[in-house]
Amino acid sequence: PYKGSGTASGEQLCPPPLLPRLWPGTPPHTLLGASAGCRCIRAAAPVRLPGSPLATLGLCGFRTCEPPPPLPPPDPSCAAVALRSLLAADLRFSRQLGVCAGERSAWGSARPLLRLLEVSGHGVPWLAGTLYGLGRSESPAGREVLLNLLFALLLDLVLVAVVKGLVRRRRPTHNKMDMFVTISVDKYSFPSGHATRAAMVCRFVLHHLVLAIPLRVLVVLWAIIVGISRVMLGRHNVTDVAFGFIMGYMQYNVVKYFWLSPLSAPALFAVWNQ
Ligand SMILES: CC(C)=CCC/C(C)=C/COP(=O)(O)O
Repeated sequence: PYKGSGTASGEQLCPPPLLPRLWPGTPPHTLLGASAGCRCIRAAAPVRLPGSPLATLGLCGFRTCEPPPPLPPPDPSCAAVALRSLLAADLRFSRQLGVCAGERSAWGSARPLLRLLEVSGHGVPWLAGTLYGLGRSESPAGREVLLNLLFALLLDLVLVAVVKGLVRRRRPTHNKMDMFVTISVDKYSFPSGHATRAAMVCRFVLHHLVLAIPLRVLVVLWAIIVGISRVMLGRHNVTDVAFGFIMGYMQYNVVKYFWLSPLSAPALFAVWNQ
């Protein structure tokens, strides 16, 4: 490879010099054979073509290759601008709603109550309660429901961990990381695991437990309040909770689709019934 003439800054390795210009009058930098980013910086003396009084053969004496100019920044699309505005509004609004983020916050005195709600939607009590119920249950129908609830809770933990690990959205800066039993991905906030669990458990309970209307209303209210309390505690932004509700709602469809029963999973139930 040929190193350029050394006269221009930002030189790079260049193709060989002395590339011919085949017709008269062509500016030196458009010499035949010029490659992208390279230009002739000094033409050699023209050589008259034998047999033709007018035509000359242009030769390039020195070529230089300059780094290509930087690409202009990509045009922000409408969707990107809308997403950025939504996220900015989300951060602002969530900060305003984080009225129990600390003891000294505007509604700091309500923080202990909201932390109790936090425990009510946490994975540990739900898993422990379901396992305890499974151990105590004597009816096959009850065991089937509890086994599926266990499957639903484990599925929820896995899916939330996967999405949190992929999205890696940090928790709001005003959040105090004093949560009850967390795993590594719980440093991320999207989606809210409490919201997914609350929405999924709410649908599960409404479908599989025979409850009086006031109790059914209470279950729905509990799920909604658990979600709202995540923002008030400063644990999450509004979009984390909104997406969590949607995700939890859809997770129940997966549980329903793969419902475990003595027919669909005979081996599992045979082991259990021994
Ligand atoms: C350790 C176990 C079994 C569950 C973790 C539950 C937990 C801490 C979820 C995080 O919820 P948010 O995303 O709503 O803060």
